[in-house]
Amino acid sequence: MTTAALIVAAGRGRRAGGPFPKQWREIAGAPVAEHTLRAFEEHGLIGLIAIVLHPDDLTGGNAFQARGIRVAHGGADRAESVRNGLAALAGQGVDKVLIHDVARPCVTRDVISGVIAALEDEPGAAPALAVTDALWQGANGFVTGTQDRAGLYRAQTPQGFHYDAICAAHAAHPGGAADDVEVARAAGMRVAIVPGDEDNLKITLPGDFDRADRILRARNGH
Ligand SMILES: Nc1ccn([C@@H]2O[C@H](COP(=O)(O)OP(=O)(O)OP(=O)(O)O)[C@@H](O)[C@H]2O)c(=O)n1
Ligand SMILES: C[C@](O)(CO)[C@H](O)COP(=O)(O)O
Repeated sequence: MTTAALIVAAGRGRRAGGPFPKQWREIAGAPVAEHTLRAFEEHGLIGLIAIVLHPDDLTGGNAFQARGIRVAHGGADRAESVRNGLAALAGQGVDKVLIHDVARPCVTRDVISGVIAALEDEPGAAPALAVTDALWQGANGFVTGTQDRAGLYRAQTPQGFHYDAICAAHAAHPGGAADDVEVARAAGMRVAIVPGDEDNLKITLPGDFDRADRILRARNGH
């Protein structure tokens, strides 16, 4: 049986700005998507990779296919892109799948390993970091209240699942989920929390490119 990685890369990166989507912008000597793919290609326990591309980006799909990566068409939202990617993995002997944002190029080997290890015992597992800062509510530039931080986590990807179970969960979900953990839980699946990493940021806003660039250059000794 095979553990697959499903990289969702069909977003437009509107919050990050720039002339083209954030996954194609270069940091630390390569496009964001390339760093993300390499993290999974170089992990010895990942047997198959699929990437989901926006229809405007599909011409770039041939180069991915040439290196053995399956290519799926992006959907109108993240969940639809995930469903298309899961379908592209059907019939390939996949029993576990790690669903990862292309916009998290600094994912570490340890985070990937932690998710895979937890899937030996649980149907779902995902990395997260406990919230350590105090939390406030605010309005119009002033603090209006405080929020208990106990038991709160910052979610990351890759979010890993037993393949058949997450396919069924996505097929049954009405839509609007923030991530695949929400979809899985709606279907009654248990999802274990495994250690995330501060470096596993999602490039979301313009300033995130520099931070990811610094992390990757430091890791590669530049
Ligand atoms: N229709 C969509 C929307 C998002 N994604 C992917 O889901 C992840 C979610 O991260 P996010 O920061 O929300 O990405 P974008 O949708 O690209 O960003 P924005 O919301 O700023 O436009 C990204 O890897 C993105 O490429 C996708 O595959 N298909
Ligand atoms: C899947 C995710 O990365 C978990 O942190 C996140 O939900 C992606 O989308 P968002 O729009 O930035 O919340």
